[in-house]
Amino acid sequence: MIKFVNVSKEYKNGVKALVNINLTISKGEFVFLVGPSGAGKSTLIKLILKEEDPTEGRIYLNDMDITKVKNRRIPYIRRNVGVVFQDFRLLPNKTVYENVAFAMEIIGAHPKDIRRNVPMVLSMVDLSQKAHCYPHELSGGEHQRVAISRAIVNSPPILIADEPTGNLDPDTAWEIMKVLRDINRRGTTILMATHAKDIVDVMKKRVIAIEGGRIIRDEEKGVYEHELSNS
Ligand SMILES: Nc1ncnc2c1ncn2[C@@H]1O[C@H](COP(=O)(O)OP(=O)(O)OP(=O)(O)O)[C@@H](O)[C@H]1O
Repeated sequence: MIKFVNVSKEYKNGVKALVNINLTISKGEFVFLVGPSGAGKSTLIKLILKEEDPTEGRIYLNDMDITKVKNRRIPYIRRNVGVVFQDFRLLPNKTVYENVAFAMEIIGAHPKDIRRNVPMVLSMVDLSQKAHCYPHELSGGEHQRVAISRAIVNSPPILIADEPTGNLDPDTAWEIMKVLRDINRRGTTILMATHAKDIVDVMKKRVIAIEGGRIIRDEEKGVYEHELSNS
């Protein structure tokens, strides 16, 4: 589903953000990506989204080698990968419904499918009542639920979340985690970068830890940090 083979990324300023990453994430997995600030988590995500290109190595999405594809944000990636960010990134002048519908419009979806799918995903995240609200009328948790709806409305097999709970209070963060867990149970592969130790430790999912651009740990039912949990 997602495969990195000997992937390295050196930025133009000489920073080696990722060093020889080998990684396979299979269909249906829920994977936490952890590591200190500057470890390379966002860089790894940017490579999957093709917002950056690797300096060395190959990246495969399903069986497609995306390292070979030239243009950025290619439609293939848009169809296969949904993304959720810490800062939500909703369009302020569009309603909740319009924000989600927009994600379908840009891939050229049929209006009939838009009218069917948007209410369906809004109901999944319990936001049907807020469909006609604007982003400034929403709480942080509601913002993030809209962003998640937008990310999954085209039914991508992969959902990437870059610190999706970073701006939320603990209760709201757990609400969002329940939504992500439900989406994963319906078959979507999830890769989530996070600093939320409590969430990682409770969820008992696969944990990939990176530090200094290298994978230092990859465990099924892992924890955030061994050093702390053992002390
Ligand atoms: N566009 C860029 N140009 C040059 N260096 C960069 C660029 N983006 C990131 N870096 C550097 O690459 C390294 C990895 O950064 P990255 O953002 O991937 O870390 P991170 O693990 O996501 O950190 P955080 O948890 O703080 O978000 C850092 O040293 C960072 O300064």
